[in-house]
Amino acid sequence: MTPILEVQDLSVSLGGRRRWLGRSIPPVQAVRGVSLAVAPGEVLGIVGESGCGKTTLGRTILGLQRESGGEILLDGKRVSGLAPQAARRVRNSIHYVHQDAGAALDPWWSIGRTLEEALAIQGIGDRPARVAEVLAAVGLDAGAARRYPHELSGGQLRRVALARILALRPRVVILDEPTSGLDMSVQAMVLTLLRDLRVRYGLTYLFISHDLSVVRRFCDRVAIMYLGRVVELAPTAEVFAAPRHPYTRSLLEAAPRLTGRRAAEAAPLAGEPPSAARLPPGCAFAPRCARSSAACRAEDPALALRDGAEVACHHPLERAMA
Ligand SMILES: Nc1ncnc2c1ncn2[C@@H]1O[C@H](COP(=O)(O)OP(=O)(O)OP(=O)(O)O)[C@@H](O)[C@H]1O
Repeated sequence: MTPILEVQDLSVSLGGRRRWLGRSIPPVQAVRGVSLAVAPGEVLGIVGESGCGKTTLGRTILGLQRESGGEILLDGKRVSGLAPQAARRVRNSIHYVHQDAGAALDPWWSIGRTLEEALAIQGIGDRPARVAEVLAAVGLDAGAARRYPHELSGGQLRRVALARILALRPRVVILDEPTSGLDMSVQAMVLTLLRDLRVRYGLTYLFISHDLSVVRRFCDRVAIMYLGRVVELAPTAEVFAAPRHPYTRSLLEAAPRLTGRRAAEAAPLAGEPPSAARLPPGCAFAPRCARSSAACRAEDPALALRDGAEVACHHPLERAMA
């Protein structure tokens, strides 16, 4: 089956401008040679510590950030390198839900006006009917159209953000930390809603999160990122039952609830990640990795399929050891 979304060897450099004192700042390699393929209807989780490049990857897929190398394909067609208008047409089927749903809404506009404006920008007609349909789809009553963002709760704002995207008839939705800052019950409600919408509208999700317990419940597959690279990519159950990359295992060990251990047994990740602007040679995880060898410090391993999981490691954990 042709993937709905494919990223091939994608790289993104950020910054690197001259400072006012004349000293140049090296660019940050925010995304380094990432390859992924997402099947229609799939939920692919993108997981990793803060600063590993999750948001930059999402923004680049959306066309908000220019790639420095590689390709992005939608339905098997290249979108990188297209003229802006043509790229926008192709990319109209991908939309992004920001983690701070409230901040993305104009405080002076009613919810109805916000939704109608989103449709007007895309030249979509029959706006009142579409607004009513999407408000109902996200579980808000029609009266919500007359309300303003400050009158809504965090959970309701997330629903409005989803309604705004749904109105545009997306096929792929990039959800950036969709449950962050919500308490457990609202979190569960948002996840249930996302599941329903996925089935009802035939959506495909790219689910960016560093909340492993949410990822475990919600995603079909998971890509683990470390300093701009995907270091492990596998079905969710496989990642949680038998992590192959030492970094994945460290992430899981830092969240003991997931492995059924007691909180006292949590093993926080040792050390800080190196600066993305000054990466060490070889594997960027090697300075923090108990299994690293001279090979790790010399050569950055490529992602390769091993025993049911893709892993970028010279010394991956055996399935039985994990
Ligand atoms: N505009 C920018 N200029 C220079 N560097 C940037 C810029 N935006 C992000 N970065 C750097 O790029 C790297 C990736 O950042 P990104 O925001 O994509 O990570 P993230 O995994 O989404 O983090 P978080 O979970 O905190 O949102 C980080 O090292 C960050 O400091």
